[in-house]
Amino acid sequence: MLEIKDLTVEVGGRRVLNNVNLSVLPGSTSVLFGPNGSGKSTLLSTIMGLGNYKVVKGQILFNDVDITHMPINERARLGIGLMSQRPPNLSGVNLYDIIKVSSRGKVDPKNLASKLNMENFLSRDVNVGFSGGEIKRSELLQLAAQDPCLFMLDEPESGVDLESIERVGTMVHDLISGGRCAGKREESGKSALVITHTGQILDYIEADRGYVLCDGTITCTGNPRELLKDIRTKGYEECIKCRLIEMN
Ligand SMILES: Nc1ncnc2c1ncn2[C@@H]1O[C@H](COP(=O)(O)OP(=O)(O)OP(=O)(O)O)[C@@H](O)[C@H]1O
Repeated sequence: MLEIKDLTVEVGGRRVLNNVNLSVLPGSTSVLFGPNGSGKSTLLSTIMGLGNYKVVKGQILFNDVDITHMPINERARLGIGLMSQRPPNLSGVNLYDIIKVSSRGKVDPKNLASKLNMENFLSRDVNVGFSGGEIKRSELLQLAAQDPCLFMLDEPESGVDLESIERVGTMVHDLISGGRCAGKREESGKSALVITHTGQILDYIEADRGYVLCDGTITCTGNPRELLKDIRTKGYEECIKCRLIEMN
């Protein structure tokens, strides 16, 4: 479904990603780990096509289509969706309307919002004055309304309180595992690329492959739960060793 080949990206004139190779197969979930500032959000933003991210080398393929330089709206139309870590405030656009528009009128905003206890936020402008956890839930509602084929989730559990985490995790699980993708890949299930520091979201989703990004480079791949265990017990250093072992 998604294939990243030798991707090198600059942000603000600084090289942030170096020769990144990564793939997410149809119907599967990949997890991205890595220390603060290693380039995880940059990778997701570049795949989505957000501004300021300059691809200086490499390719992004989505269902065999080269989307490397495609505008963001076309990527969304192809079925790519992002739950961003720091989305903008949308003054003048309320949550009800954005859910209606994102779902092309197919979703009842009240019904959807009730799943994350967000009914009282529907009349408010998107993200304006929302707390960190409220922004996460609002972003997830918008993504659920869009219902993409590839769900990119940037730390979906961070800042979410312990009671809401159950709701968020359940919704993420249902979104990824439910239904089929529209379009020419109808036979394929939905896929996800998820960033997590704590791994809490792994209690709710089945993850197939994990990647560790250190200083803009993929240093390790493997079973996500085992990678998380190694990171917890030995730190990210171990991942760099892992790459050296693979290279020798
Ligand atoms: N517009 C920008 N101008 C300059 N540097 C930037 C810009 N955007 C991102 N960076 C830098 O790129 C690096 C990677 O940032 P990114 O947000 O991708 O990291 P991350 O791995 O997602 O970190 P975290 O785990 O803290 O969320 C950071 O050092 C950041 O300061």
